[in-house]
Amino acid sequence: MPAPLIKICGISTVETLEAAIAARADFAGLMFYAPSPRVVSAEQAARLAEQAGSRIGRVGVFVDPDDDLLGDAVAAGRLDAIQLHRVSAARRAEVRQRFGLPIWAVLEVAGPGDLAALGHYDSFDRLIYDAKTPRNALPGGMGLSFDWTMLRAARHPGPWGLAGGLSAANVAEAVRITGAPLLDVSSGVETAPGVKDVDLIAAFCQAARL
Ligand SMILES: O=C(O)c1ccccc1NCC(=O)[C@H](O)[C@H](O)COP(=O)(O)O
Repeated sequence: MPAPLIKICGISTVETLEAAIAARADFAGLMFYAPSPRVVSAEQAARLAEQAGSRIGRVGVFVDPDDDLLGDAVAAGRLDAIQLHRVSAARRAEVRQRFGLPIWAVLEVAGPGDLAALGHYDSFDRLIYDAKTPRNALPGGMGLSFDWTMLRAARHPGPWGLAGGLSAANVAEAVRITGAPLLDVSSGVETAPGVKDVDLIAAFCQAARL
């Protein structure tokens, strides 16, 4: 099995961006959702994109965004992909058409019933399975996980990835159970919400490739 791709989500500083690159992460997630403690401004995104150059892919993370936000973020962060939370298939298709970038869709999972919709899932280029969060909480970045064994029987409708509650301590087990081709982590490499840690980033990337 090839080593999984790794996305470190919610990068907001040059120091942690460099840590992700040094650890050979494949993608840095840039958060464009104001309520998130990881949100970046267009100016920060531009600075991070300038620093990164072509050394790491950049995925913009959005919750039900409008076209103005998407346009500003795509340009400032020189994004390679757009991750959409809580967006319909029709809107995903529209965003893909308008911006010409790969769309990463997020399927929120709490129980087996959430996987029943898989057969009808379309208009995406990668599907991220993430843990469903409580009502009124952020739709991601909460350190919550779901029962990974549910994915064993899943018929993935395309390229996919696993998110939700991953850390250096459990990522090898997550890969063993699911065979995930991409791993997405945020709070598991932080010391506090929004505060990424260079050592935790390195440890996560190392553990993910064991
Ligand atoms: O991380 C956030 O603050 C966030 C806010 C709103 C929507 C999505 C968000 N994160 C999306 C991600 O891709 C996270 O990496 C994913 O939810 C996993 O987070 P965690 O469980 O903390 O590793």
